[in-house]
Amino acid sequence: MAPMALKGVAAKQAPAKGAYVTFLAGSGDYWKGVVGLAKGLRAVKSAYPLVVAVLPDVPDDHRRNLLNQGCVIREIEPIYPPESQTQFAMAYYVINYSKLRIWEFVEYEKMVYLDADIQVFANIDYLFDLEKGNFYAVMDCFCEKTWSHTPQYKIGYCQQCPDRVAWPEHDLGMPPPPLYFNAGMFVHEPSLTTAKALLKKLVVTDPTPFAEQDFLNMFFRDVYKPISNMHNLVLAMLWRHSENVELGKVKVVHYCAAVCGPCHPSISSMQTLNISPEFI
Ligand SMILES: O=c1ccn([C@@H]2O[C@H](COP(=O)(O)OP(=O)(O)O[C@H]3O[C@H](CO)[C@H](O)[C@H](O)[C@H]3O)[C@@H](O)[C@H]2O)c(=O)[nH]1
Ligand SMILES: O[C@H]1[C@H](O)[C@@H](O)[C@H](O)[C@@H](O)[C@H]1O
Repeated sequence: MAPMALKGVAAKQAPAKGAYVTFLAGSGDYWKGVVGLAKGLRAVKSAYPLVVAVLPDVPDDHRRNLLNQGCVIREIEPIYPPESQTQFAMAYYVINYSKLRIWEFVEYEKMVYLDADIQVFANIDYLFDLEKGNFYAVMDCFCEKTWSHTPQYKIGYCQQCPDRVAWPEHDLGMPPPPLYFNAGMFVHEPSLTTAKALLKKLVVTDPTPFAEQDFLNMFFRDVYKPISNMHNLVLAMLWRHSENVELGKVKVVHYCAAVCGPCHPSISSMQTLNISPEFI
């Protein structure tokens, strides 16, 4: 893979303690999700700003709408795998490699990344106080059809309930896969050194179906610390592992579920699920 050169963004002053960050590409409806996120963070009285990492193809009027919501707009350069290799990643996820640019935001010490199809229902500012040096995110579920390309799905193994169908270590001759997080929400520390290392590694890594999510899982494997699923409740957890969900404690919901037809559904699933209007 040949990502574009890293644009050094040196922090001129001491970095601010933290900010939320999301990623926006294209002229579709995802900007509405960012508006919802900005309103959600305001509603829960977050003390930190929301930075939007935008690709050049985000239209001016969408950017204006986000500025009007108090967002900080940061344009980033796209990161594309070579066309000859994009078939290895799911087509609609290829653009998400550009998310890696948020490690360049060194004007902040720590950031909480949230996808635009996420909504925050309670204050999570305490995540900025987590111990440094780790990568924090919520463990994913392997039970949905989006996982059908994986051995986990074919075997019926899910890290959410590792005893339901045990990993056939003996038959396969390999241990269960390492813990795997959903990359729709995570806590990271921007650093130009890490940003460079990410791009360097990406150049020698073939794209895979879940694109940057697979890549980040591989890159941060040794420093990954799972946090409670109340910080990124992937909807499928409700019907696949309801025993692992304490609904009353959920603070952040991730509307990434195929509940409304053939299109990639995230924003429309927020609408279909009738998320209360003050949050959209
Ligand atoms: O056209 C697009 C596509 C994506 N996005 C941004 O990228 C995020 C991730 O895309 P999806 O919401 O479509 O991804 P999912 O939530 O379905 O999938 C999960 O897997 C992906 C694999 O690439 C990412 O890791 C993503 O963060 C993770 O939640 C969006 O929320 C949005 O912030 C856009 O702005 N425009
Ligand atoms: O488990 C999730 C879920 O299936 C999402 O729909 C998919 O987009 C994610 O990347 C995956 O990790």
